[in-house]
Amino acid sequence: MPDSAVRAPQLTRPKVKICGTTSVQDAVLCTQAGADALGFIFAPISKRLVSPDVAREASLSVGLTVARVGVFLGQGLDEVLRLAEASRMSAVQLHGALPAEFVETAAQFYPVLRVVKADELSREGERWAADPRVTLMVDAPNPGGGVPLEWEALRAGWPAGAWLAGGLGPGNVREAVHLLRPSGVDAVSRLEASPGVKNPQAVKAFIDAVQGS
Ligand SMILES: O=C(O)c1ccccc1N[C@@H]1O[C@H](COP(=O)(O)O)[C@@H](O)[C@H]1O
Repeated sequence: MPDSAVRAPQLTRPKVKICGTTSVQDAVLCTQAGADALGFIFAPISKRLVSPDVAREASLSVGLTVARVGVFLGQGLDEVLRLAEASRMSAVQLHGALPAEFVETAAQFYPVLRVVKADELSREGERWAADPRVTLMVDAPNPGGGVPLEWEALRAGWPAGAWLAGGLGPGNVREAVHLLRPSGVDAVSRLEASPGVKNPQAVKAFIDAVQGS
């Protein structure tokens, strides 16, 4: 099957989400570097865990055009909605095994970035393909670990509109974008000076690489 028959080509450059924001300073830095979205991680297991107060101040410091995405793993729906509202998020990113009703209800309050593993892509792609409130993102089984996925193996079943995460950085994002044409890319590990603290040069190089892809 010709490649073009598998999916509509991604004609515009992918959106860029920089995740793991833990300070107003880094939120402003990533925004000024050209990020389309910032991730604020509320998953308790994360070494990039941010408080709602800091996330709220950062959210209100980046202006109108940057999405602020609250990242959740292992938390109940009430906690997701409470934290997203308290921190003035504009979208929620949901990890983990969740019933469709959880995602459906969250999507009644916020646009949802639904994170799936590579082997869930086909099923979840079919489930949410017709719902504009839910965007799929493929990530590694252990998010935040800086481990790239097998991009070539993902090509055949890549759903139009899906985003890509997992081990992306300035040195490999162009190749990933060329192979999969994702609608968005998301990264954290390879853009840090230390967990939760951004490396400004790496952030700028990553965004430049995507914009030049
Ligand atoms: O980064 C974390 O600590 C984290 C914890 C819990 C859920 C998601 C987390 N990060 C997400 O992981 C990917 C990218 O990670 P990497 O670039 O491979 O290190 C991204 O979606 C983050 O939102």
